[in-house]
Amino acid sequence: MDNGKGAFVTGQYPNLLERYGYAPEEIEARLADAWRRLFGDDERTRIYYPSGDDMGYMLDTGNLDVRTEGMSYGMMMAVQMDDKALFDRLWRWTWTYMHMKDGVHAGYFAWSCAPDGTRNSSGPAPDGEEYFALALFFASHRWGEGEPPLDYAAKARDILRACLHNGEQGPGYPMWNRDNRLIKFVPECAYSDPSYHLPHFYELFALWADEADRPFWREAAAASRAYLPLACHPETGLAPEYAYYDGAPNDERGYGHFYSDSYRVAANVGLEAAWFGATPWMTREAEAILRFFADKDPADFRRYRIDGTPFEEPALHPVGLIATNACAALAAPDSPHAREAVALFWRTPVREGERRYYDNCLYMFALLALSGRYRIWMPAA
Ligand SMILES: O[C@@H]1[C@@H](O)[C@H](O[C@@H]2CO[C@@H](O[C@@H]3CO[C@@H](O[C@@H]4CO[C@@H](O)[C@H](O)[C@H]4O)[C@H](O)[C@H]3O)[C@H](O)[C@H]2O)OC[C@H]1O
Repeated sequence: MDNGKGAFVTGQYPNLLERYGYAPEEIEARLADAWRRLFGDDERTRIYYPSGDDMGYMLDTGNLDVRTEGMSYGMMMAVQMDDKALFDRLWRWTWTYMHMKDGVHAGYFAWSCAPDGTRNSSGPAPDGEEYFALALFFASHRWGEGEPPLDYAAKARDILRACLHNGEQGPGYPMWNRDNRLIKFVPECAYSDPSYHLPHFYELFALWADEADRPFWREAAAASRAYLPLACHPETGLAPEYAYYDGAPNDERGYGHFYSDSYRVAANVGLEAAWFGATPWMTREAEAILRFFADKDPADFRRYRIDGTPFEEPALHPVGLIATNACAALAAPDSPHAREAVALFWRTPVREGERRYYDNCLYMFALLALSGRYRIWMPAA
């Protein structure tokens, strides 16, 4: 399906694991096993907790809070795995406790709550809103619309409307800079987080958001595709956690280096390649990341300057980094280091212990993407 501006939904998704020689039944078993470990009752690995009769939340086990990031990730995983009951539980929790109905951030979601639903902050984090919106569109296309708040597509459009128009008729701020079309780190700031840039999502928002906003989403996809090469180091491929609008690292708050947030850039490039094909820059970017990590011992992953200089500080989420590096292979499947990055991921189990939440989210996404199970769900014909 052509969206009129270049992105082409083929309905075909590469199963890179199979192409690299892993047996289909082992891939299916690995998916089922990871799903059970994250969403079942294994206390060592779980990141999902049911709550009451019809709700549930994803726990950031390292910070003991519930984040829009994790809730939206859980919903995206649930729709990909065709688990409507889980999706609805997560969305009801999100709607009940995180959605802000008034105030300067009306229409957005409080980025962090306690597991009992108490808000830790009344600020949003835009990566949550963009994942909520696409997960809700996919849910609508897979399962149809329900009664509010399960009127998925209507809710997705409401979220995207707030993201672009908050502040136009009163106090508030859009999540995208309306002039340069770049996503912001938080609505009230004037810089970005490279790992929030999801041009492959914006192509789909351009199909399904309010009609008047569709041109903006198309332009946002182009703007993000132009931004990422500015933010990623040309030799190492590494991106900082936060970056200015010209792509330069923003270290004002100590987030100007390659660390936890940044890992997602490789996963995003890999998924975009799986959905819409890789541009030459995406392939170069993936190759650079794969090359940079090819001689690094995962037991000694660190925080790095984007030029590759290591800090003393170890990586907080090494399993997550293994997972996102493996995803890069989707944009550069013939790169000399791609198979080994995927093999390392395949040898790595889901993470146990206190810090497992972020790693295991990235792990599940990698498994879905590498097995061709992370898909675009189009509206029923
Ligand atoms: O008043 C506002 C604050 O509300 C505003 O809060 C920021 C909201 O976004 C937060 O970013 C989320 C958390 O970090 C990222 O992922 C983490 C990566 O490291 C892992 O260890 C961790 O488990 C992950 O959750 C998420 O992608 C973001 O959604 C940010 O941390 C808050 O500071 O800040 C500006 C104030 O003016």
